[in-house]
Amino acid sequence: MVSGVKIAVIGAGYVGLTTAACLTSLGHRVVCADIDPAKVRALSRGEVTIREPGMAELVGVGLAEGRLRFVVGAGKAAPGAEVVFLCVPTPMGPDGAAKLAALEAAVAELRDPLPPDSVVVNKSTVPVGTAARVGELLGRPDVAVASNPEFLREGSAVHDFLNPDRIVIGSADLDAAKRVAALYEALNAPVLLTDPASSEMIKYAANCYLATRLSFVNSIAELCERMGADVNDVTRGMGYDQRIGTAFLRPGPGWGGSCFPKDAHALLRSAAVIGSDFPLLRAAIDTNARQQRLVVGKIRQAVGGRLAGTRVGLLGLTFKAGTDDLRDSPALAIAELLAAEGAELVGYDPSMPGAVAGIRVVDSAYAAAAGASALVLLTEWPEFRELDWERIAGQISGRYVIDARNHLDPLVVHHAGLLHQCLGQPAPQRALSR
Ligand SMILES: NC(=O)C1=CN([C@@H]2O[C@H](COP(=O)(O)OP(=O)(O)OC[C@H]3O[C@@H](n4cnc5c(N)ncnc54)[C@H](O)[C@@H]3O)[C@@H](O)[C@H]2O)C=CC1
Ligand SMILES: O=C(O)[C@H]1O[C@H](OP(=O)(O)OP(=O)(O)OC[C@H]2O[C@@H](n3ccc(=O)[nH]c3=O)[C@H](O)[C@@H]2O)[C@H](O)[C@@H](O)[C@@H]1O
Repeated sequence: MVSGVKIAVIGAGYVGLTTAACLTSLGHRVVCADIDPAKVRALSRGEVTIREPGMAELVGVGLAEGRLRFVVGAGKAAPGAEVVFLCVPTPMGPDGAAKLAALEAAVAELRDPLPPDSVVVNKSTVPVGTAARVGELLGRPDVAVASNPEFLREGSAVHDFLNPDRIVIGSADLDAAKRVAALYEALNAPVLLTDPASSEMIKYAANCYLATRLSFVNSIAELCERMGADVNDVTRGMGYDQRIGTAFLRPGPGWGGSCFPKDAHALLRSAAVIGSDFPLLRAAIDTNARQQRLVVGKIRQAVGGRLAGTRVGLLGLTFKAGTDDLRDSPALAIAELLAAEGAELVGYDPSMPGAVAGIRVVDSAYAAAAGASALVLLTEWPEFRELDWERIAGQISGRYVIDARNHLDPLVVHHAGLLHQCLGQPAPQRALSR
């Protein structure tokens, strides 16, 4: 294993901090830079700023061993670096395209202090052609550029980084690509060496395929519901087919998070820029918005047709369970639609977010249920399955529990005298008694 390579990581968010901490654990020496001085101060004290299992331990060990340091500004991390990973945000711009301002700012800072023969690696998700653009912006023929997209999921970032399904590296400079591949030598994963454009496209293709698959499943769920089929059995039956597989077949309130929506829009925009189109992807995006409206429709129906002045309890606010990330959360999009119709929103999330606009955030599921005309489960936190539904039945003012993740045991909810309405199943029978 190559040990002790000097690495700079630019950006200390989900991807940057994970990259820095995990590469340190693989024996490399990492300087991680961020523009946010408060974040750098906290991380330097070992205070991890995101909720990721295993992260605090890795950062603690890295700091203690002197293998991991945090600095303010990309320029401070560059001196001495053999490989530099760019892990800065590439958010969605007004036209849907990925905004590259942070990437360009980081590259400008790196241009002068980068040592000769170093490699700059794009780990951020960036449109096809960005590696070439980074090369131009750097204007350093002695520095190679590579693309090495990241496939980790939030909530299991450390595990995913250290146990990847594959490692993709694209570079016009094969030697540079091999140097990047060597950093991961200790990991047991197939390595795909390719050109930069293919590497960049692999990332978008993977995320957009998964998003499209979810829109497909959500549409199947809607048909199941209207045709008297049960989507849980239908997806199970699909999943046994090894060509389909079981993962990513759970219907839900629409896909969200900091990446699927922005990446889907960015690929669509990239297609438009070259005068092409991607109608399937466009339909996946539209289906996702429609899914959120469908969930709102169920809630409206559950409270008798009128949301104005009605209290709705929300269970789960993050874009999925196991993360504290609220970015592009379907739960918040649904909350916004409910608020637009005048509903009063009371929400609880186990990650205990601070204030969330338009929602009175409370500190327990029971407090969210108290006095609510309907209770809506929007994020599949395991603890929601353990709730005392008899207690909720005693506090809620309506009778409906809308389970937008098919997460709860319907029998337990029905047994408490409540009506469990999930996705892709016929409407619930009225419970006999409370
Ligand atoms: N969050 C995720 O699960 C995944 C994200 N990605 C991609 O990775 C990239 C980064 O995403 P996240 O880590 O989620 O973002 P993030 O927002 O969590 O972190 C980005 C960090 O970069 C810092 N930053 C911004 N401009 C900077 C600059 N010029 N110099 C130094 N630091 C700077 C910010 O202060 C922030 O701490 C994006 O392109 C995203 O699409 C890829 C795979 C997974
Ligand atoms: O590029 C990225 O940022 C990352 O995006 C996703 O990871 P993440 O955003 O952490 O979340 P996922 O676990 O993929 O879930 C995305 C959305 O799909 C939803 N989902 C997922 C699976 C499922 O069966 N049903 C479903 O509705 C989730 O609730 C969530 O809203 C990808 O899974 C990662 O491989 C990728 O690296």
